[in-house]
Amino acid sequence: TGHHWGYGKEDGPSAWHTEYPVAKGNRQSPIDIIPDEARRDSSLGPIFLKYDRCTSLNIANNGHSVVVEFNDSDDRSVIQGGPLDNPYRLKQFHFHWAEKGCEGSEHTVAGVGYASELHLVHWNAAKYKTFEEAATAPDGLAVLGIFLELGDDHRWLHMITDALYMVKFKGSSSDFKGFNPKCLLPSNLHYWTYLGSLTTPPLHESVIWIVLKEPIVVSEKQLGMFRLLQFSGEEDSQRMRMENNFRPPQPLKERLLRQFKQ
Ligand SMILES: NS(=O)(=O)c1ccc(C(=O)N2CCN(Cc3ccccc3)C2)cc1
Ligand SMILES: [Zn+2]
Repeated sequence: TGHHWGYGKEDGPSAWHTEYPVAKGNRQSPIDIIPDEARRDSSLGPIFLKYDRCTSLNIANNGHSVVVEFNDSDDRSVIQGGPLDNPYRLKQFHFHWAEKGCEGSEHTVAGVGYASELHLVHWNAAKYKTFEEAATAPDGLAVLGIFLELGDDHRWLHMITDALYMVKFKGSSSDFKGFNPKCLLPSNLHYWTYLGSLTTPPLHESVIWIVLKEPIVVSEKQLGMFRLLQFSGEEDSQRMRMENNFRPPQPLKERLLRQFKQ
């Protein structure tokens, strides 16, 4: 029942346009970021992440990624500044990754991918009544993208990887209170920004993308834990390891890529 898109040969990114024609639209994401082509813009200031009073609720496997959801009933945790006209509320964060030894980020930088990419999804509650409504509006969402590169263990990522066993199968979820994603931010918030879309169906062209230049460092062991997850449900006959859940870069078309700080 419902739409059955995925990341496989038959139902993957190259097939999404049949059910979601906007896949061939003019502001699709991700893109290949070419730093030399990113324009500085004096009207672009720093971004501010006000996550101190954030309330994480649960961690879940939605069959496409692992998602941590937040209480978004008020402006307790928001992103503001930068290209945004008002605060956007934190709704959830999730990751994209590949199979061992491959690049699993969605955005690439001068043609080079990172091991993984973290997306912190925020919505424009000042203008729209619900996340679903905002997700279909051109200025409805703001997604903060953070690259993950391989190196030493990340000192706080274990709080997430230790919980993955509870959400191994599609449709599973578990309480996940007291997690503040501030611990997943790099030391500086210099960024690229452009107008784009959701990188998964329904691919709505509703996202103001803010991609941080500085990656965070995680270990191969930690990233490998994500591959214990399954795309498939507990009852499904064939096991499908959750990996390669990334969309490749899409045409920039007539868009302007801007940056804050060299
Ligand atoms: N990879 S990404 O950061 O671009 C991203 C992907 C998915 C989502 C997300 O939460 N949803 C996409 C829309 N869907 C719900 C929905 C809303 C309106 C209409 C139909 C369905 C949930 C957010 C960000
Ligand atoms: Zn994403």
